[in-house]
Amino acid sequence: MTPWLAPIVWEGTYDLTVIDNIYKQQNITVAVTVFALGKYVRFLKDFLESAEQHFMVGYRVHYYLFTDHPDEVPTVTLGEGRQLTVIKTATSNRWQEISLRRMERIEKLIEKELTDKADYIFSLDVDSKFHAHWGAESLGDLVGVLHAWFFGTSRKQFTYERRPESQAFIPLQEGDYYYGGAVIGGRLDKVHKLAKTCRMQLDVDRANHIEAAWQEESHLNKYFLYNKPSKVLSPEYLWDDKKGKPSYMKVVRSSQVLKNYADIRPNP
Ligand SMILES: CC(=O)N[C@H]1[C@@H](OP(=O)(O)OP(=O)(O)OC[C@H]2O[C@@H](n3ccc(=O)[nH]c3=O)[C@H](O)[C@@H]2O)O[C@H](CO)[C@H](O)[C@@H]1O
Ligand SMILES: [Mn+2]
Repeated sequence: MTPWLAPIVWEGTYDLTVIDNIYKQQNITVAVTVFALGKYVRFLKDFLESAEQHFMVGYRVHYYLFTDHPDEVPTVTLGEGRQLTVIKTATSNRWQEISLRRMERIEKLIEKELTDKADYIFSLDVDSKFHAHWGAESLGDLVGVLHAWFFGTSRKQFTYERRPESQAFIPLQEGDYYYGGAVIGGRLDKVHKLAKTCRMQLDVDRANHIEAAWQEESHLNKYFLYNKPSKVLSPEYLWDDKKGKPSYMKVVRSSQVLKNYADIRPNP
């Protein structure tokens, strides 16, 4: 558990049968936002195919895919009750901008589209691949993931934004965990508030000509400091294979795809 008594989800800490009985009765729909702009469309096939095998299997899932290359979206056979909507989206010549703009697009999608259409939402990085079960145990009001690189390290090593001029600023003596920007989840209203707040803070930073160290991930960490997640996913939910497989990792449910940044990003 976290110090505020939110569960940290690890293999062996939950009974999936009990959990499925809760959520199956509620007949829920899970929305997933995924962004594939520029060369990141190449990650889509593996992302979608592996999600179909492992992500929320047995539940209604609706992928909302933002891309500037609708023609290059691969045809992936989706399971029963699962669908995909492509949203044509302008790209940017800066990867930082592409990544951080996700907040306002999630905010607007929830406002314009999702009310009455989904119960929960996950925002997931497209450069990731599922390897094992990721199910209803991950659902909660507001859900974050522990970043693989900072799990078990001390607070002073967390790469929070440290300049007080930024809205994402976190002082050295504060902060619970370092959360990854690649997985955000929860109930629609909770994620809407998160996305809207981060978008507004990003706007203030932009007006002040400052960009947080890790863009929207820095703002997310600031948000979670004052709005604690109700459930925290262990690094099983977004591992980095470059770290090998330490003994505390009983299962790798999803991991980042190894990539050559110079090759795929629009700018250094
Ligand atoms: C594991 C993890 O927590 N990763 C976070 C980290 O770096 P990452 O290295 O994981 O960032 P990234 O390059 O994967 O970009 C984040 C996401 O933006 C999208 N994208 C990005 C560039 C592009 O040209 N086209 C495109 O579609 C795509 O969905 C990608 O998954 O920091 C970023 C912000 O700086 C985000 O918070 C990422 O979620
Ligand atoms: Mn990524």
